[in-house]
Amino acid sequence: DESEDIALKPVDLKKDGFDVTLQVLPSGRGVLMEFYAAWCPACKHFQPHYDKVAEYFHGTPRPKPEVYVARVDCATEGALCTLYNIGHYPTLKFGRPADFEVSKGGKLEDYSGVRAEKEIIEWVGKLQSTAYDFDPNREAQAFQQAAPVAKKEEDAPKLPQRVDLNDIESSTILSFRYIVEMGDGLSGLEKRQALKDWLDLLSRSHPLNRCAQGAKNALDSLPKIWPPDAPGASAVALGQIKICGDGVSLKEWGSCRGSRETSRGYTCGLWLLLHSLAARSSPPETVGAFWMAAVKQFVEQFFQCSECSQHFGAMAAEEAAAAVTTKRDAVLWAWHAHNIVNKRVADEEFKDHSGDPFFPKVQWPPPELCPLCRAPSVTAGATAGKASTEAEPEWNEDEVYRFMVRYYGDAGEKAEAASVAYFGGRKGLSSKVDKARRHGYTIAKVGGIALVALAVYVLARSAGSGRKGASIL
Ligand SMILES: Cc1cc2nc3c(=O)[nH]c(=O)nc-3n(C[C@H](O)[C@H](O)[C@H](O)COP(=O)(O)OP(=O)(O)OC[C@H]3O[C@@H](n4cnc5c(N)ncnc54)[C@H](O)[C@@H]3O)c2cc1C
Repeated sequence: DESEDIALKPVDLKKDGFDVTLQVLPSGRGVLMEFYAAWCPACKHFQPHYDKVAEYFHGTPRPKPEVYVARVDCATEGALCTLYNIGHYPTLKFGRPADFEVSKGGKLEDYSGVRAEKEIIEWVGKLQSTAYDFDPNREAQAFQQAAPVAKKEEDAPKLPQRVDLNDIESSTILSFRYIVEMGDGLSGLEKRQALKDWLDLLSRSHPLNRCAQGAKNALDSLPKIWPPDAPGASAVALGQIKICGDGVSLKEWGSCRGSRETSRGYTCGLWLLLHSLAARSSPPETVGAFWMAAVKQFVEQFFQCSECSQHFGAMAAEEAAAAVTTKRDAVLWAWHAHNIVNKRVADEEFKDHSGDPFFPKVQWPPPELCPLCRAPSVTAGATAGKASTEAEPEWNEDEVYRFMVRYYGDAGEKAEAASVAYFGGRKGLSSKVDKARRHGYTIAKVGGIALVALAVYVLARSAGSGRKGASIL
């Protein structure tokens, strides 16, 4: 029964997050908005029809991401409904995201036809200059045949409240497997250094003890498996290493599970791993440079999506990345870089309809997860020198940092305090890492430069292209 499939339904918007949600949509996307009231009987009658409209545009197997279907409950969101002059319920309005900025002169189209899905879809089609041939029987059949993974209410995506450790483990195992599978490609000093630093980072900051221990074992045996003067690694010996311990195998994806077999998965888990490593690193004053150098090398040398690695490499080569010194720098840099990727991928997915309709790319964290992270009026100091683009909400970075540490850092098994003080007690840092760290120190003395560089970066990199992560597996 499709009506159980809540993920396909209209998106519920509240005042908190309304503007941001529309701002991060691609500017050419059409937005169909229902203003209703939960108590209103006419609205209740209309609801199944409006759900069908949402299914038609959001749903599998033929999602039409050019239209975003949402709604506002005027019973609780009175201010929004006043802003849009809603005189009766349900009211349907349509426009581009910018048209919803009525205070800036935005104008919306009003629907005055029959309250039935076919007519509404045709009306939207006229406004979009697209002939949508809605056939209720065919759509119903298509939904059944497509049998999306998330079908029942209990399977529908929910916003996880903290990072999914199983997904982190699976992506750790996969990332190591992909390294081993490079075979003869696993040669040269740069790759050896990248592998050494990556294992080092995992051993210190991985949220699961068994993966941290597996990485430590691999690191200790590296001189035998890949002596510094040998041209390459012994793939056979590397392949025998169990990075997360014996008997641990890949699990089904949890929070990284897509609505289709081919979407999400590994790249999603890899992001979770990178964020967790940043949020669990120590000591906080200096570890950022190590995280940055190790992650940069890992992505350049071992992340086999060439465009992803290229884009990431370009971001990591910017001044803002060189300024990463502390744990806070690393956590915020990773968060910000990920949001830049989210924006780029959202634009791509909009163009080629390739996204997972259940998981549209958003500027993260959404207000539902962290209401304080988005500041309607941020204090001057918090965003000094930071550019604000249309796609980038105003952030309160202190709150974002707190949230990131809670979401990614506190979920692990190993308490942060127990992790070895990296730069305090141990020698043997790679020259690259050492260099990055020294550089980080230098830059850190010049207060504020990091934020300015970040602003320049945002402006310079607001456009680009890349391959979909989903196709990497
Ligand atoms: C290093 C790297 C670079 C990539 N570069 C590209 C590229 O150039 N082009 C391309 O098409 N694909 C790229 N990808 C893949 C792409 O980013 C997604 O991983 C993929 O599209 C799957 O998306 P998803 O919906 O699972 O969410 P993902 O973007 O993978 O995010 C996974 C989870 O992380 C959380 N999250 C989202 N945003 C943030 C944030 N800002 N900070 C912290 N947590 C967040 C959310 O819980 C989300 O579900 C890259 C992946 C990685 C790991």
